[in-house]
Amino acid sequence: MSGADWTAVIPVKRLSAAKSRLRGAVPDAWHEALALAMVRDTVTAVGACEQVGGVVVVTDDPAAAAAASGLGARVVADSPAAGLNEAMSFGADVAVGAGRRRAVLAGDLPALRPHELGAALLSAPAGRGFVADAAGTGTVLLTAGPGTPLGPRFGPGSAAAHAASGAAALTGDWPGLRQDVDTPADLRTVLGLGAGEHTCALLRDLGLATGCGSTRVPAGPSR
Ligand SMILES: Nc1nc2c(ncn2[C@@H]2O[C@H](COP(=O)(O)OP(=O)(O)OP(=O)(O)O)[C@@H](O)[C@H]2O)c(=O)[nH]1
Ligand SMILES: C=C(OP(=O)(O)O)C(=O)O
Repeated sequence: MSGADWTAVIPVKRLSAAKSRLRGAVPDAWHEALALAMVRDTVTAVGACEQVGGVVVVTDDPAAAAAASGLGARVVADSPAAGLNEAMSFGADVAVGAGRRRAVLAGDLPALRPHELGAALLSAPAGRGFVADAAGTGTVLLTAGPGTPLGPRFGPGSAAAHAASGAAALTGDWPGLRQDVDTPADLRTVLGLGAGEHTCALLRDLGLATGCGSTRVPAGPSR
């Protein structure tokens, strides 16, 4: 099916607690701003996808909520405040409703291109589908068709867990979609792919990148 018949759901943790593995990539005072910039770029790209008719952001963070609203997303509270999978299920199955086509993405995909998400959604099955991250072990996108509960299994080894739970692996040449940012090394990769404007501008302002194709992000612990 084509058309904007998907509703995207993006969970965002409180920025003060988010992206702990990324700490050190930028001076500490800028860490939350970096996490927020990545959320802005993700929401912008998702909202620009032709297959997406609406974006719901699940968060208790006031700055992320304000930014998401400003970008046209609907914001719902992080309910039941019990972690990532619970926030995703609440957003997809309760706030949006299981009658719709739902696409759940992490909020740390600053190199995402709208056409990559569109291609992945066009290849999604009637039931559940997922896109593995660049490493092949994690998950960056989980989809559920009408009448199908989301059934998220995010966390370590989530790609295998989603496959074992019956979700179909969606494959394609989608480097921006697959590249989530957990570590400073991921951030360097994202800059090479071409980060969205907010992430790129912040790193440029900090003198860590001259453009999105060149980087001096300090090395940090790898995944
Ligand atoms: N609403 C909500 N979002 C979450 C929660 N945990 C993670 N997220 C979001 O889910 C996406 C992927 O999360 P992770 O990569 O595990 O991010 P993280 O927990 O911020 O990172 P680390 O501290 O490095 O583990 C990001 O957009 C996070 O903000 C949660 O408990 N509630
Ligand atoms: C939670 C996940 O991702 P991350 O490695 O970004 O924490 C996941 O891939 O299931």
